[in-house]
Amino acid sequence: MSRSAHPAGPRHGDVLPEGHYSAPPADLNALDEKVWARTVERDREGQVTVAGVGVKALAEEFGTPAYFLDEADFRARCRAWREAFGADADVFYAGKAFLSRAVVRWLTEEGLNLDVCSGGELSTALAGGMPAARIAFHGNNKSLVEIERAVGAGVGRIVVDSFEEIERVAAAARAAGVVQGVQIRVTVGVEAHTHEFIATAHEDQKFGLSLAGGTAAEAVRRALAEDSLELLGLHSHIGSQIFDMSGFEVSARRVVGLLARIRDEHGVELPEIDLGGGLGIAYTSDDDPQGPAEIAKALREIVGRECEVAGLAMPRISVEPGRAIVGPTAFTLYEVGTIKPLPGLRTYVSVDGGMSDNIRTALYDAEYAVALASRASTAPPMLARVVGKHCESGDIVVRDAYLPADTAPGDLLAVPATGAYCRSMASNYNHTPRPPVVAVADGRARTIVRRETEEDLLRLDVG
Ligand SMILES: Cc1ncc(COP(=O)(O)O)c(C=O)c1O
Ligand SMILES: N[C@@H](CCCC[NH3+])C(=O)O
Repeated sequence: MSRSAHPAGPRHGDVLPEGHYSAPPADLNALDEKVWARTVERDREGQVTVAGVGVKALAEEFGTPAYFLDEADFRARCRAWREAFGADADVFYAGKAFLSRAVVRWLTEEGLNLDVCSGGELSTALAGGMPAARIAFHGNNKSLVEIERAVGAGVGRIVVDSFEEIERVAAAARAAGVVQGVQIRVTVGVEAHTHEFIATAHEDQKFGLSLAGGTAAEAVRRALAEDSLELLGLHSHIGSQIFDMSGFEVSARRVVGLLARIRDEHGVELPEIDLGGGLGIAYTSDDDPQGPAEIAKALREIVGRECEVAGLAMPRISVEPGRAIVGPTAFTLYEVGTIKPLPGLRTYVSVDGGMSDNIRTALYDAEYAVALASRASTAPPMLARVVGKHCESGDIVVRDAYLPADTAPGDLLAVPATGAYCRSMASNYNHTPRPPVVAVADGRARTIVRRETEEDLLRLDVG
């Protein structure tokens, strides 16, 4: 729900900070297709289903909280990105959003490449069968062990992020007797319109080498001087959950500008540019993201135009969507435990998960929708806050939500668009075992990441 001012304001006697809440939706049972995975709908009894499987059966078989992922939707989004960018471009799925071996298999089958940013993600990528040549390795402080493993595995691209790393990757490649493909992560000086914690291309932050400050150009010089490195291109990632294409336009223009300067200074035309990920998705009905076709068209046009002006051949473009592929494909299912009406304020609805399975609300003030999922209801809307079971008052899943006033303990609530950065950022806070991820397709559900157990947690406790 947006917290922008809404003329209709709150109803049902709630006293609220002025201009803070949208009006309740006209139909609390409606599932806006913008925020729900494609096969999600209500059945005739009013229960939410995904790929034909009802949430009550899912909760019974897999427990709650749990993430349910619509596999057909995931694959369709992969295909849409692939088709939009075409054969002369590459789509690298950003594994940080959510990665498992099954996901890697789907990506491989659907013709996507993979961006990893840790040894753990690399292991999962390789275990899932992603050809190493289709992997790009990121990170602002890769360890020597990670670099050696990536080089040893034959990873196609290492995106170097510092002067030290140019030397480290060059040394690892020399030692392995290979020439390693690299790109240079460039800070293009764009202020992306998103939460400051997830903006990554303004000057004052840890990622990348500065275009304006000259360190990117110096990194190019150093990389070109290393015989064991093949400098393939430049990389820019401006941030995450971005709707406004203008940041990408500025970024593309500046990256192409640097390509031209490299040609002028070194006499080489680098063949690739990667414009990163960061495309926003709809968390609530108020969000209007662009589709991959529009994005591909816009990026191609900008890069094409800039290259023409600079007299450069069109480089191979790549992008790294994470959230835009997996985010909308999953919802988290919770069971309501307690209901606490605070007269004049709102009703606190406590569920059996919380900030351990979705830290995004606490960390970024993220907004989510929520629906009563185990049944439909004709009760009037009640202003609610969906909270978790952790020992923090900031343990909020959905800050402002309208739920039917008859929502009760035992009901199942579903929070959509939790496919990205929820399971991958989940924690064991309060010694909470992390929830499973269950893929649902064609009327069948199967666990792809199992639920942690208390035994799993105790296994690490060797004191
Ligand atoms: C280098 C890089 N590429 C891709 C992504 C994926 O971003 P998103 O999931 O917002 O598409 C990120 C995360 O922001 C990133 O740091
Ligand atoms: N984890 C963030 C985005 C940062 C992605 C990695 N650079 C989120 O949930 O929105």
